[in-house]
Amino acid sequence: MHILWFRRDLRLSDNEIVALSTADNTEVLPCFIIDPWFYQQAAVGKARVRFLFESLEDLDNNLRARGSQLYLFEGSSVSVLQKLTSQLLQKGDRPKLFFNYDVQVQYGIERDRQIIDFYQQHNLSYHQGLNNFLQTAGERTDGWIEQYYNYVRQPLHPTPERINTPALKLDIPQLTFSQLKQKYSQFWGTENTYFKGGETQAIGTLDSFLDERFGGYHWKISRPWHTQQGATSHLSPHLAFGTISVRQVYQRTKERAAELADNPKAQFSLKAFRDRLRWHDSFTQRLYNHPELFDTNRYSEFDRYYSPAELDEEKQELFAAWKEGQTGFPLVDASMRQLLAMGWMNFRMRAMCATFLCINCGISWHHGATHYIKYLVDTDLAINQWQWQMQAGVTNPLSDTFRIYNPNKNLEESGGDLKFIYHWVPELRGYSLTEILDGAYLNESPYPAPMIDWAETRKVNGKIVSNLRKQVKERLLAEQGAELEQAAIARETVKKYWETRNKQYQQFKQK
Ligand SMILES: Cc1cc2nc3c(=O)[nH]c(=O)nc-3n(C[C@H](O)[C@H](O)[C@H](O)COP(=O)(O)OP(=O)(O)OC[C@H]3O[C@@H](n4cnc5c(N)ncnc54)[C@H](O)[C@@H]3O)c2cc1C
Repeated sequence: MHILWFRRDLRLSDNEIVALSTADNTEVLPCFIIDPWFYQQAAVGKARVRFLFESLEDLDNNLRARGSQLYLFEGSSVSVLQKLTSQLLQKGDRPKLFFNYDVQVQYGIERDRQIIDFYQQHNLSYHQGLNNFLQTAGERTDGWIEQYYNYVRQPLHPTPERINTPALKLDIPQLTFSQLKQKYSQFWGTENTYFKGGETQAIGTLDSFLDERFGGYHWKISRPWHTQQGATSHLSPHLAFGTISVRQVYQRTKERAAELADNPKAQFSLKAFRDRLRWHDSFTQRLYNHPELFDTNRYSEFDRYYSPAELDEEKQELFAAWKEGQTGFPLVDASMRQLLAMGWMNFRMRAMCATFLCINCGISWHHGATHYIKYLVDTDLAINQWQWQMQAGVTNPLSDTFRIYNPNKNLEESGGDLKFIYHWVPELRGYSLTEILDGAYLNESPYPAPMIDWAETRKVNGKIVSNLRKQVKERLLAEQGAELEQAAIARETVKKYWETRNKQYQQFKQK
């Protein structure tokens, strides 16, 4: 008997462990473990859990269409798998466990280690597959990019037509889907769901992006209203839960680009999109090699400035206003309200709200990252934590500058985004862009006045972060060690990306 343990790889297509465990009509027990520990965490967002449950239900439907089903167990993953394996052993079976690498921190790493230990102690086989591209041996090596492209260009793993799952009586706490809905009703009861989970939905989302929505991706990507309407793929929750693989998305995008070979705009947009798929796996690789980055500053010089310590009263007030979208900066507030309602923001708004919190409000990235984890449907610890460190100015210390977004300037430059403001900040409806920027609504509308002086906080706190970056740079240069090498590679990678991208943009404009 093969045990097929799903985690954040909730699909049947292009899934290594599905293809391997079901080959030759071997008996397979597909399962997912509802671990109550997880659902008690303060940072577990409702929209995200609902997305997960929908994905499980869709997976169960797709398995049933192939003569199988998803066993939903409940309990700690380690004890459920130990019990399951022991019961199969008692029945005279020697089960083999199939599970994909799931890039996690503490709890997940320890969970997988204990399960592997258990299998080794009982002399049983297990197979760990790749959910997306990952170098699993040692530190990330130089050839990462070539290996990534090798992987995403290889043929997809086949999807089984039939799956041989016998009816089994097991003495392990199990849930049906209706019990799951009842027991975890606080998650199912979520209103306003903008993203629906499941492999079927993921394929539909990719189809609609490539058929209708991707036009102008490269310039609409930073515009909050366009992106809310679907100018970017909206695949992030699907990639986070593995209801579709990066490789499937990459290959379908390449096919679409081939169909549109004589359309330079489409080529440029689709290339920009494919680059981001690579970033997804590249961030995963970083957390896999350095799980400590989840809550530790990349450079210890920042420890005295950025820490998860409790906020003082004044900062707590700023933090609460930021979370609720009440800062008095319309673009920040619209975005933060969008996060609470939709569980999603575009890249630029995530970055802008992050710098606003870390630099202008002087609040550590740890706090902001936890708020995002709670509310994003697409929470991906690998991307989220590193992006927060980046936006806080912690990373890439060899570069002399780091970006601090100016929310009002951003709004001014993209006049069309007024729709975004009116949608999420109805208090400002009826005011023109100039009136909003001039604060004509103050004393007339319930919308609050700016809670901080943006220019002053940028100057004061920006200087603190700049000085810390200088200290890191000086230390790295003095040490001349591996850290300097890594920082130099990071700087070169970013520089090269933007040079190539700008070159491609110029070529595309001339066509
Ligand atoms: C502070 C901060 C936190 C973030 N947290 C997350 C997170 O928890 N989960 C998450 O998926 N993305 C995160 N991002 C990256 C990015 O904002 C989202 O991936 C993107 O907005 C998702 O929308 P989309 O699927 O329509 O993206 P598209 O533009 O259609 O991109 C396609 C896919 O590429 C990947 N991708 C896109 N941008 C990036 C990026 N900058 N870095 C790495 N991968 C990228 C994502 O998987 C995305 O789904 C964060 C960005 C910032 C600045």
